[in-house]
Amino acid sequence: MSPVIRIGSRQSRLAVMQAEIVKRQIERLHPQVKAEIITMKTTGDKILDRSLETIGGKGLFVKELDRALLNGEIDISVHSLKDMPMETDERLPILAYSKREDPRDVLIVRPGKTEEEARKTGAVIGTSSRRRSLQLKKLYPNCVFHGIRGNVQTRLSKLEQEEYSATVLAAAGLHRLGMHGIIERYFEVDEVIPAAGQGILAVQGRRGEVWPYLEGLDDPEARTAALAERAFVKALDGGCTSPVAAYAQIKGTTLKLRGLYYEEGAQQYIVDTIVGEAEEAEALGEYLAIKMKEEA
Ligand SMILES: NCc1[nH]cc(CCC(=O)O)c1CC(=O)O
Repeated sequence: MSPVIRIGSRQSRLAVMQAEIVKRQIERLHPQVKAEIITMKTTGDKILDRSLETIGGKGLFVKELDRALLNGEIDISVHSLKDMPMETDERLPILAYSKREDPRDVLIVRPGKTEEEARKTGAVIGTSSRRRSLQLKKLYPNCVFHGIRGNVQTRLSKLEQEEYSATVLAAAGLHRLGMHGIIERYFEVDEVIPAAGQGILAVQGRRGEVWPYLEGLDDPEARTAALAERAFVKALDGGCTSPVAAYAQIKGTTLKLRGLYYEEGAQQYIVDTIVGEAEEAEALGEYLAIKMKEEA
């Protein structure tokens, strides 16, 4: 008898591609196992005319899948780690972190345009992420920033139909969709610090269940980076609407974490870096957050 693993995913093309990456890995590592993908629409996918902050934040992308896990309708769920709230349901731990895709943000310009045209005075860059717009203002001081929501496909069609000259997306998503070709520019990780977890997939499951088919799936380097970045964000605020960014690089046993913290009072952000033992990933994240709050 070959066990069938049910993988829950959001319905967007990117989400399904990501679930398929995990499905293929499981089937390659454990050839006796069959995996099937079950998709569902989440509240975050249904409401597109309001900003995420006003409708309840990142949790809206995981709530329905969490419920399906708890009900036993699915066995695991796959999420972009960057879309997962810092506080996850205690009964539903992250069991594995995928090897990290390119963590950088990228610029996509209106078809037929160049970066030069897209950055002209008054040009509109579409992004709903304050993490992105705050950092991009330094690179494109003459542009204005307007919100744009929806999945990757929706945003790209808005770019063609509406008055945006460019938009900014995660390289990881575009790479997974095979859309390298539309990328106009990659921002280095210190030009635009990525969101915590960007480029990493999280495999979530029920606490206490042992899943032999998940063996070999976890990437220790991605896990370590994820722990440092998410500990930083968690220690910075409970509020979750302030812009934050965190990116950890691991070399051997050393971890370097760069964090961005926005001071609501001063209306500006600060960036700082910490270097330490990779084994201490979470403590380093917390320490950097405390240090930056004191500096602010
Ligand atoms: N918020 C949507 C989202 N969540 C994860 C990714 C990209 C994939 C990843 O970061 O792993 C994207 C699209 C984007 O920001 O361009």
